Amino acid sequence: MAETSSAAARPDSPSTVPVSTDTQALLRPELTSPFTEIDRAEWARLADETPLPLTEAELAAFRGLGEPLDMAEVSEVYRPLSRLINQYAIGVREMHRRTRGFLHRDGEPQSPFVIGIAGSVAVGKSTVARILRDLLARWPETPSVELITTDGFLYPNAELERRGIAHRKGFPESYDRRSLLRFVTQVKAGVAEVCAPHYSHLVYDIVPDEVTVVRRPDILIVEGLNVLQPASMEHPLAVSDLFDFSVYVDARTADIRAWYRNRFLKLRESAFANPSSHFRRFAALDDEAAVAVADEFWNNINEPNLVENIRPTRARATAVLRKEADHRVQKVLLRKI
Ligand SMILES: Nc1ncnc2c1ncn2[C@@H]1O[C@H](COP(=O)(O)OP(=O)(O)O)[C@@H](O)[C@H]1O
Ligand SMILES: CC(C)(COP(=O)(O)O)[C@@H](O)C(=O)NCCC(=O)O
Repeated sequence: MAETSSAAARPDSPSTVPVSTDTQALLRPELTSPFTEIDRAEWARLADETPLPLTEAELAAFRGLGEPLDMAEVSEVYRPLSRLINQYAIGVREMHRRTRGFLHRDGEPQSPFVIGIAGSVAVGKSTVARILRDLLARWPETPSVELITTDGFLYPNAELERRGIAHRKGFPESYDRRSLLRFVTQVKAGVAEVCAPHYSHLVYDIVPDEVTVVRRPDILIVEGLNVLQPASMEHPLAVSDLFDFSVYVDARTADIRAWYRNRFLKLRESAFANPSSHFRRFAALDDEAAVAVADEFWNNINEPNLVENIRPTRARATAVLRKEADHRVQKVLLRKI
């Protein structure tokens, strides 16, 4: 006859057994974390012997507004990262080749290696994405690297208004996730030309007649706030399911808030001063008034999105780059293999 006694009736049931020393050892954070932590000095030593033939002008082209990116940062942080991703790309390509051989489909097109880059508004994702695009294209196995940003898949402002979510630009529901998924699926399937819509920060909307065309790259980088969101009942396949490698750009909330504020002050003198800018009304604000507007955007949109949607996806990344207040990466967290 089956035993029916409850757990409470059994003094040796799993919930009442004292934690043994062995089990306690298993609960140590370094054993339970999915990441291996590598500090900057150790990470920098992993840089390959390969030269870094970057010019000052190229470096300037990577730099986002307000980011003090220098040669040391590229060399010590991004060079080892590009080498590691290169190793992943070679490994995945070999695995695909073997799979095609197994299926007797050797003639089928090579699928690109897809990288996701996630993180908050103003954390510096675009800079990381531009550096990686350049450095990865220097490896002989992957000369063609394309970069797209997910803002092109935001619903146009009129559609956001129709849905009543105009104040939630950047939140997961403000994107046409099916179109983004279709786009990456087509690139992965080797379709000759795939078009991504274009978003303009200047006009703060999708530009109807402009597209980014992606033509069978070796590597596709997909950069955006929410690219690491997991699948859900409503969206059973997420774009993150198609990534071969992903990077989460991380920093303290207080630091990112300060970066956002400083960038807003700088944009006031540059982009906002353009008569076509959606934000031109902010160009004439004095510092105090501009900071108040930036803080309002930050407090009502960008910080809630970071806390509720973006940061919870950090643990899903292959690598986390942890930036300090001076924008420098001081720690790299790498997913344990
Ligand atoms: N209102 C704006 N006008 C012009 N450019 C902007 C504006 N807001 C952001 N940008 C630029 O858009 C790019 C993406 O910004 P963002 O989404 O905050 O990502 P990140 O700072 O992580 O790269 C950055 O290069 C930034 O300088
Ligand atoms: C366009 C963005 C949603 C970022 O899109 P992404 O390419 O990361 O998907 C963001 O940069 C933005 O403009 N957010 C609106 C709130 C604000 O301007 O601060």
